[in-house]
Amino acid sequence: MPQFAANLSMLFTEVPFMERFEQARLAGFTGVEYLFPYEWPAAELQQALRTNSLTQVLFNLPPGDWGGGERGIACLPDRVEEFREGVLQAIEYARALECTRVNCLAGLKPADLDEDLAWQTLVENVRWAAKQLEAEGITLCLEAINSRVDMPGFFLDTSARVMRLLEEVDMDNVRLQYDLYHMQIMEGDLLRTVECLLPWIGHIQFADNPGRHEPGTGEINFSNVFRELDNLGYNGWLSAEYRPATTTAESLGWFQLTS
Ligand SMILES: O=C(O)[C@H](O)C(=O)CO
Ligand SMILES: [Mg+2]
Repeated sequence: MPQFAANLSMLFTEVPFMERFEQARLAGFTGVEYLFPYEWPAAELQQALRTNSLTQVLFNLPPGDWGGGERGIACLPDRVEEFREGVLQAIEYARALECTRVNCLAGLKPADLDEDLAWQTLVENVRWAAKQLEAEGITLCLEAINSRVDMPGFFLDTSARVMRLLEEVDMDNVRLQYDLYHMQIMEGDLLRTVECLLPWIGHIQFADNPGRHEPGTGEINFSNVFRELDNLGYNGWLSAEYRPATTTAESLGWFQLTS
């Protein structure tokens, strides 16, 4: 059975961020991820991981002005220098947190930005980042995010687009981050897609749809999905990246589907 991680940006938000590590451990998680580590000293995060015997599974590269609505800068030609600085900052944190996987958010493509120029910028940025990360033994994930509900304009919004990018970049440490929630919205056909793309999948996240709440609140058959991922031999992390419908404690019934 794959290992389960808690996304601390969405789960356990009933308590302050630094207290969520302990809550994750008490709930039975062995790994954690969250959007960004950069506002906390790496040593503090490292301590929280160690105290709770948790693995830092993933975090995102700096995304630009998140509060101002940016969702990554990797496809933006006028932000290449900032992108590279962000990669170096992420490496510092990944080293301290012993994290072997980071996610690159491609960004929202402005309507007036030429598609080919955005694509070329993304390819070159990903290649540059992957080279820096390769030397550290870190995998660079690229997530396809739905552009129908949550992020209109997100540049990588299907698994096919991420696969095209992976082919062009052609580096062993660049992988697809497959989020079952986003892909249910954009594509459906979850299990067949995972089966086809398994060798290129570096990380999986989940939430039910619609609503982005816990398994059992929507249309995805999670007992089949978890069982099938196991049958397919997926041995990576499965991260719970959902907004609890009520409280986090009440949302964790899906754990029973995994034993
Ligand atoms: O929203 C998601 O699915 C992500 O995984 C993320 O990290 C950025 O929003
Ligand atoms: Mg996700």
